[in-house]
Amino acid sequence: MRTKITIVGAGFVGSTLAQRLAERDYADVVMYDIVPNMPQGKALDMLQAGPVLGYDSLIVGTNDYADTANSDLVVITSGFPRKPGMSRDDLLRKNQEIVTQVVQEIIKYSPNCMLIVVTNPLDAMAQLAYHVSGFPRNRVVGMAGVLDTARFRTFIAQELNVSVRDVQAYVLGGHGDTMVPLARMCTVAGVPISQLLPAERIEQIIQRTRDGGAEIVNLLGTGSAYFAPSAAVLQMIDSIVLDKKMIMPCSAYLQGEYGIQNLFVGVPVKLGANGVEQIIELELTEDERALLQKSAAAVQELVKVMGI
Ligand SMILES: NC(=O)C1=CN([C@@H]2O[C@H](COP(=O)(O)OP(=O)(O)OC[C@H]3O[C@@H](n4cnc5c(N)ncnc54)[C@H](O)[C@@H]3O)[C@@H](O)[C@H]2O)C=CC1
Ligand SMILES: O=C([O-])CC(=O)C(=O)O
Repeated sequence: MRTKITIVGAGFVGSTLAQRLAERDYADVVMYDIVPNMPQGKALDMLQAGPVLGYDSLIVGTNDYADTANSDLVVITSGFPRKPGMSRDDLLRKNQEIVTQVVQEIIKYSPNCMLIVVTNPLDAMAQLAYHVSGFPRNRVVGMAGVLDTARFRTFIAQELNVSVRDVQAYVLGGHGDTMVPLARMCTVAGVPISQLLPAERIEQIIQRTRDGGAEIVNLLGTGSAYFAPSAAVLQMIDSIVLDKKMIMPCSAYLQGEYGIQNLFVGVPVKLGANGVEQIIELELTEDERALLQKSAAAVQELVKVMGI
């Protein structure tokens, strides 16, 4: 049996992810959306790219949750993207309603699935999905850190004119204005960036990373990023489906790790066949710890507003 992956929300992130997954050719994909006929149309279009690109992935578009039954993995991308001038947190109320309803439906048909949450505000929506599903914490994870880290790596590689593959970095914390790019742990082919760039330039790159989503929202005028976000989700799915046990920053439910209780916040995790198999506790400096606490407090505020 091939792995079955459902993507809820066949919008920009969802449909780009579906195409990327089809090209991997290790899973069958169901795209669900409330808009009549739209996911069916996109699925058919993708299916017809199979003979050209050489994949056999079955891609189904639907407006019926029954078609998502027995999914191994479900990615939630349904919800509103922000507009220029908005923060991700401004999406809280509207997307809370959508994610609640989506998770209720999904768990009816796929009670044993793994949930990857993408909808913003990310950490709060992951917390909501965890709450509504009642799943154990290893089966609910949010995508943010891989994307934020990819942005950080892109900017460093551009600055130093080196391959992005040589740049390693971590961005922790919530996926919002308080995210925590860890400059101290950023290396280029093993060399700390503090030895390669002046402190003020690193600070500018950190700020551009924090504003990375907004920079694209402003350029697009309508909608938000989706090429890099879908690539980031794909890497997480690769690690889970292929049991690669890669360590990457994701939003995970913390129960005392990093001194944070009962909250989804971005930290390095090991992703494998059992989902979040381990939370990696990096040794942080006092300053880094304080920034992470501040970021967690911002997520906690949103959780309070949701009343869960
Ligand atoms: N975690 C992250 O790093 C990122 C998060 N996002 C977030 O992902 C979400 C989706 O972004 P896009 O795909 O660009 O938006 P989009 O507007 O292109 O797609 C959203 C889709 O959700 C569907 N939808 C709305 N209510 C629904 C419901 N009740 N059930 C099923 N489908 C429903 C809409 O019909 C639409 O097709 C946004 O909230 C955005 O902020 C986007 C990029 C990165
Ligand atoms: O900026 C947004 O609203 C979408 C997102 O989360 C990102 O691209 O990081």
